[in-house]
Amino acid sequence: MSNEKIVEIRKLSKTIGNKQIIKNLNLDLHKGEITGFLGPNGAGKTTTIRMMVGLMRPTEGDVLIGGKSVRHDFEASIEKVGVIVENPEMYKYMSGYKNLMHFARMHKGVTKERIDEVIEQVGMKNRIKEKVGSYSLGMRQRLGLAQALLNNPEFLILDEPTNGLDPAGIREFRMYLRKVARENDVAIFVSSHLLSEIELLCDRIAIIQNGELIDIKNVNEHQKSRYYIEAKPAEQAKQVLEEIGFTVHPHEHGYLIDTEAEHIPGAIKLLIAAGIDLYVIQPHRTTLEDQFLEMTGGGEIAQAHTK
Ligand SMILES: Nc1ncnc2c1ncn2[C@@H]1O[C@H](COP(=O)(O)OP(=O)(O)OP(=O)(O)O)[C@@H](O)[C@H]1O
Repeated sequence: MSNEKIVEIRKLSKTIGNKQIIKNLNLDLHKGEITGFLGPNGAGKTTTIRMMVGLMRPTEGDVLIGGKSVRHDFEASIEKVGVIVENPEMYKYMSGYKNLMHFARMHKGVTKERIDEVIEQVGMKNRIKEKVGSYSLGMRQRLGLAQALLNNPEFLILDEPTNGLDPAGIREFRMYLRKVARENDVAIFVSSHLLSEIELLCDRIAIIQNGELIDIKNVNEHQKSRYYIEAKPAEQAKQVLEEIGFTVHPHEHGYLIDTEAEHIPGAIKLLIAAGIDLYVIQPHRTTLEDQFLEMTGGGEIAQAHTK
């Protein structure tokens, strides 16, 4: 994995009528890395992706792919991009192989060897001669992936790729995506409104809300150390904890603090010295979901979860 920067989204904005749909979006994508683009319905994911592939003109800003501007040098910028839309269009009455042959004709220089290579890569060798109509949704998604890989892209975009897949299907798809990111050294950008899904698929997550990028985080970063404390009088406990530099978040009947285990004994001593009664102090596992709810204020992603 080279980690080379392949996509640069720079100050991207879109206004339609008097509504600013995308607000000054900045984001880099690197080869070999899967970045999730997470946000509730209507947050602006599709609009951003449409601008990234030249289907919509930005009001301001630009996207550079391999250093080439989508606005000013479209043909060159799009050359190394593979796109998979929600439900890839396939000819159901033709075999998977014939479908790939058909799509291969749309690109310059895709050889028969390349077709065999992508079939191998997405694990479709045994079923590729069968009609697409007989494939499961998961297999169709993998065929879509194979199709997007035909022209050796350096950057792959997937818009809500796992819509309709069951958890096992999502897991399987993730395995192939990771393999592709690693083996082909491509940057992959996956949009979704489902946190649980994005968390399973991606190395990094960019979170969009109301057209604004509100956070970018590495997926394993969320396992930071947190403690839950219940003490009385609560307000006074909070003061003591803040005085020694902790950031204190109200939670259930007490507070959460972000800290490492080694700082806990010191905090307990200070609380007790201040005459505070300590009822509970315990490690608190934060999930990415907790953090997301904290950041977005809750409602919208919970709604997305039940969709
Ligand atoms: N052509 C348009 N005219 C006016 N408003 C639009 C247009 N296209 C999109 N919007 C608005 O822009 C916002 C972002 O839409 P977008 O489709 O990009 O969101 P999304 O994050 O992809 O959501 P979803 O997952 O529902 O597709 C929405 O409020 C939508 O109503």
